[in-house]
Amino acid sequence: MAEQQIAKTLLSANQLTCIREERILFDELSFEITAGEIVQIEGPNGSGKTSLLRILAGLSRPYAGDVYYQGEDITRNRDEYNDDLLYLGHLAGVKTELTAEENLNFNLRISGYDEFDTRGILSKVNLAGFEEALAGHLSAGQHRRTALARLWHTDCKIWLLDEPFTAIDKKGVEELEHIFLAHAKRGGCVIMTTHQDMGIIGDDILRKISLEYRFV
Ligand SMILES: Nc1ncnc2c1ncn2[C@@H]1O[C@H](COP(=O)(O)OP(=O)(O)OP(=O)(O)O)[C@@H](O)[C@H]1O
Repeated sequence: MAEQQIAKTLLSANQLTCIREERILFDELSFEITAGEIVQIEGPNGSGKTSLLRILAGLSRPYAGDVYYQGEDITRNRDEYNDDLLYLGHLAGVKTELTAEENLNFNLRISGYDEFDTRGILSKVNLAGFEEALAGHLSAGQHRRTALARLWHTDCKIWLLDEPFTAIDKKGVEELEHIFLAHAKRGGCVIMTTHQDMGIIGDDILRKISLEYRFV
């Protein structure tokens, strides 16, 4: 039983403390995330949600504490962790001077994939007809969809998503919720920040990690 529990844990945060500009955002924060979970990091503006997500992704170091992926410190198994990690920041890494299609091709190739149906994926995120449009000329929601398209072609188990619903319309939010559920069902996990309520992923499914705004 104990072994089963350990095997299912994907990500562990151990006593994380984060300090920015002499303000403690959170301290000694610990939690475990298991395969199949969809987790929302919630809290007011400036409470440290993005900072926590970046620490979980290994993009910044905590003041104290560690992050473990499948029981190993992510600073020691960096390559294995990166292979299993899909991080989408709120700027989302879309290059404005490339087309939607070129952006997706580029992002999938640097993630190590060489066979994929770019146009098919773009049509799933409602960008059919916009494949050759420069990302800089797309609407805010279409720009965001260009970044999110990667979720439709990935083997990564850990999805860390900063405000994935920003600028996305109601139907698009529902489509994203479905893909999150499918990913969780396959044994992955989704950890996201969002201020938006979801319609399909209800409180019975969603796990919340709450941060509070702390004064100095
Ligand atoms: N690299 C940094 N250097 C200095 N201060 C930072 C840095 N990153 C974040 N901060 C500060 O830490 C605080 C928390 O920022 P963070 O982006 O994590 O909050 P958030 O909860 O994601 O906010 P929001 O809901 O507005 O996106 C802010 O006051 C921010 O100015």
